[in-house]
Amino acid sequence: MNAKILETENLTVNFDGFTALKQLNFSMDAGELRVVIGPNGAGKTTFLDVITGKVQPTTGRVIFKGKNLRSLKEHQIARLGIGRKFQTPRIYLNLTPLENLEIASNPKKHSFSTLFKTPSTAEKNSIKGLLETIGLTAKARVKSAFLSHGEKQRLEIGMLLAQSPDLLLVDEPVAGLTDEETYNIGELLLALSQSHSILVIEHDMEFVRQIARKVTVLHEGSVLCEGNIEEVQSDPRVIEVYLGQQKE
Ligand SMILES: Nc1ncnc2c1ncn2[C@@H]1O[C@H](COP(=O)(O)OP(=O)(O)OP(=O)(O)O)[C@@H](O)[C@H]1O
Repeated sequence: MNAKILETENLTVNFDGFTALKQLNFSMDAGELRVVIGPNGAGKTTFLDVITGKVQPTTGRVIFKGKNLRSLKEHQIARLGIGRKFQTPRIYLNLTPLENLEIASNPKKHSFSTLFKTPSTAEKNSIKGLLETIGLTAKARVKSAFLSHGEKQRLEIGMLLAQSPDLLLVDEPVAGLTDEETYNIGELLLALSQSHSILVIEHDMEFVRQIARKVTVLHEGSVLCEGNIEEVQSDPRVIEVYLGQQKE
């Protein structure tokens, strides 16, 4: 039994001579909530891109649940159980949260006929549960275009959950959110971490302090250091490359 949900070995990504990831070694246990931070250009987004198959590694490998992901396509990796939440919510604005979740829960959602299928009782219950989890029960039947930015973010997290991924990748979930919405997203991720493996990329240090267990700091495509938030924040290398930069 492999207790690691995600590992990378000497992962390197070159873009036309520019090295975005450099011999990156990373590992994360099943059930862990991991936060990855790092200054602009550290390689955080490329890291997610290479895990999800959007970008292929130049050398090295990504191992998910013990399986090498090399040469798998994005949809195959998603089907293996990796769900990604992008920075900007990708929800259907003209549909309600309830309808968005129904579509996300339907494994045959791309088939035209199933778009009009009535959900079963079990599906309805699980969608009801999801709406409660993401705090949108009261707005279940409101057009999603009228949701706040934070509510849209929570809805998209709900849509990811509807696909029951083993690993959730969450890219800067609180960019542009109010303090209250940021706090709500933090509480949601903490609640989800009881039953999911979650990797969050984030810039907002207040938010990182709210949710962080173990933090990985990326710098110039490699791991600079890892530890709990206090260890990371007091590491002189981190202060120099990242936190020092923010204080200016
Ligand atoms: N397709 C690409 N072609 C060339 N260079 C790229 C490409 N994608 C990313 N890069 C470069 O790789 C480096 C790492 O970018 P990446 O977006 O992964 O960093 P990041 O840590 O997510 O930064 P930010 O916090 O600003 O989003 C940057 O210097 C970026 O310009």
